[in-house]
Amino acid sequence: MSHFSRSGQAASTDIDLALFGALGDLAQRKLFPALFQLDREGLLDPGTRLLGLARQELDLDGFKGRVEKALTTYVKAEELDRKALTRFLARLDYRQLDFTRVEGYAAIQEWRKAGREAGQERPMVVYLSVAARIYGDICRHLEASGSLDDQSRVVVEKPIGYDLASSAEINDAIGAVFPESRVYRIDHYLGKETVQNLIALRFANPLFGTQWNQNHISHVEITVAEQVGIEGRWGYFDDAGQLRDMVQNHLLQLVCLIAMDPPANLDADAIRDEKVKVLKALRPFTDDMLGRDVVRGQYTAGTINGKSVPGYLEEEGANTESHTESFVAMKTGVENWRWAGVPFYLRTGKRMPEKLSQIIIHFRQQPHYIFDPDQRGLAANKLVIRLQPEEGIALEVLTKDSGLDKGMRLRRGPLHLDFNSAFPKSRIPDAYERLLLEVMKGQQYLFVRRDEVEHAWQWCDNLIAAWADRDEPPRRYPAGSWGPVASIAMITQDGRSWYEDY
Ligand SMILES: NC(=O)C1=CN([C@@H]2O[C@H](COP(=O)(O)OP(=O)(O)OC[C@H]3O[C@@H](n4cnc5c(N)ncnc54)[C@H](OP(=O)(O)O)[C@@H]3O)[C@@H](O)[C@H]2O)C=CC1
Ligand SMILES: O=C1O[C@H](COP(=O)(O)O)[C@@H](O)[C@H](O)[C@H]1O
Repeated sequence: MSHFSRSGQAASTDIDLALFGALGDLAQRKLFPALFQLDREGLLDPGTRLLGLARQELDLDGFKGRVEKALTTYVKAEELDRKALTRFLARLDYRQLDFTRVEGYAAIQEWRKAGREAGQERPMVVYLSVAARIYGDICRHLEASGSLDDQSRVVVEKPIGYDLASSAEINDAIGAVFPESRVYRIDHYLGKETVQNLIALRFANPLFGTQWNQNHISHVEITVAEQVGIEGRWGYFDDAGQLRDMVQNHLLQLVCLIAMDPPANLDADAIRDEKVKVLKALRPFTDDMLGRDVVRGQYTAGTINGKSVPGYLEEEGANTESHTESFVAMKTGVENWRWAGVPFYLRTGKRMPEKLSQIIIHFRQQPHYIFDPDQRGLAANKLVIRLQPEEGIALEVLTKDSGLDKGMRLRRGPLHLDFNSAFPKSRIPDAYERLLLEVMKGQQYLFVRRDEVEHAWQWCDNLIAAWADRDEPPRRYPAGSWGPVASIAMITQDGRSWYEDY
């Protein structure tokens, strides 16, 4: 089923989930905790079974022990109730497998057969929590071993490839086995509650629907700041850099959701068609824009929360010559009627002072201003959409400052919707919970279609090629700062600044 359930009613989650890379970082830190939470919330069908696949030789008790340890580490103690844990662990099975060799794949068939013999016929979801370079091998071996049927779905992680060419090769290999309607490409930002709320905010509220264009919006700002550094992932990150790791996927998806035209309905392809139009309309970078509109940075040693942290080139496993960027800021635009002349300022970096992801929609000023000239700088509404750490939406409005002696002084204040305090009873689920649930239900609207990935790569490839021609080292910024000074200058040259209040 590809249709979004408007009522939120559950489609069936009765599936067999085969998880490749079940002992890896993502599986242990995110996927098992998310699956456990779904089970705890009563959202997993009683019949749903989970098969862990990895290289290590482990018996089932050993595997369950590893999963329990991961849950104890990554799920809040008060949420780890024993009854739910016992039920969850009972769903697990484990097989050792070298994913690149077809020989062992019969084990998956046997696991499926055992389910069928118990009278349980259900679709299989194959989750590839491994490096993308072996997605093709796994898909081929699954097919060759007869493990798949015409209901089987595959979930793949980002990044898909390193550039357009490598991504096309990987997508071809997946597509040779799974039709696009059964491929679920994860971008975990699409599973974040506030990101989904963008769709509700924009398309359910006439207030915003009428204002959402270049007549009313002066500029858009997106910041995705991370406090963490490379976290032992030097090998992967140094080949990628922040543009490939964060902009190609997460930030461009946010741009799409902000900039897209209203879809005709909430079907996956209606939404994805509109996102693709945005990606096609992104302004490409030309050489003369590089010095002015793009800043690459790399952190040096510094202090975060009073603790010293090493520079990028001193991280574990570092190559001291590396010019890979851990920060990027850019000014771009969406070249269409809705957004003509509206700059989109994006910045994302590692080792910043705090973890903070937010989108600011800056509305234009009134055409004629009648208040205190000294307060003119205040005079524009802003919509602040906070993705993390807390999720919420605030509309900055101007009101009269209260008090007899204030005259018609203006005061800026938020009309605030903090999801945690507005809806205190509802726990905000982790992005992976939402995404896993949608895969199980067979709903694709939160997943990235092949042409989205490829248009995003095309745009990034163009920038990467221009960088390569220039061959300039990234600018340095101390860990614990908001990036190179040049990234501040990039926006102030337009008479604007990065948003700081909330
Ligand atoms: N970790 C994260 O936060 C994020 C990860 N991702 C993506 O998720 C995917 C998984 O990442 P991550 O969990 O970090 O990676 P890991 O390397 O931690 O996990 C991969 C797992 O797969 C196993 N594996 C690899 N090759 C084989 C093979 N040939 N046969 C059997 N087992 C194999 C590894 O075993 P062994 O250890 O024995 O090699 C390891 O347990 C990647 O595509 C990554 O880009 C995306 C966003 C964030
Ligand atoms: O995909 C990735 O995302 C994380 C940041 O995710 P968040 O949900 O914590 O904002 C990033 O650290 C990692 O490098 C990247 O691969």
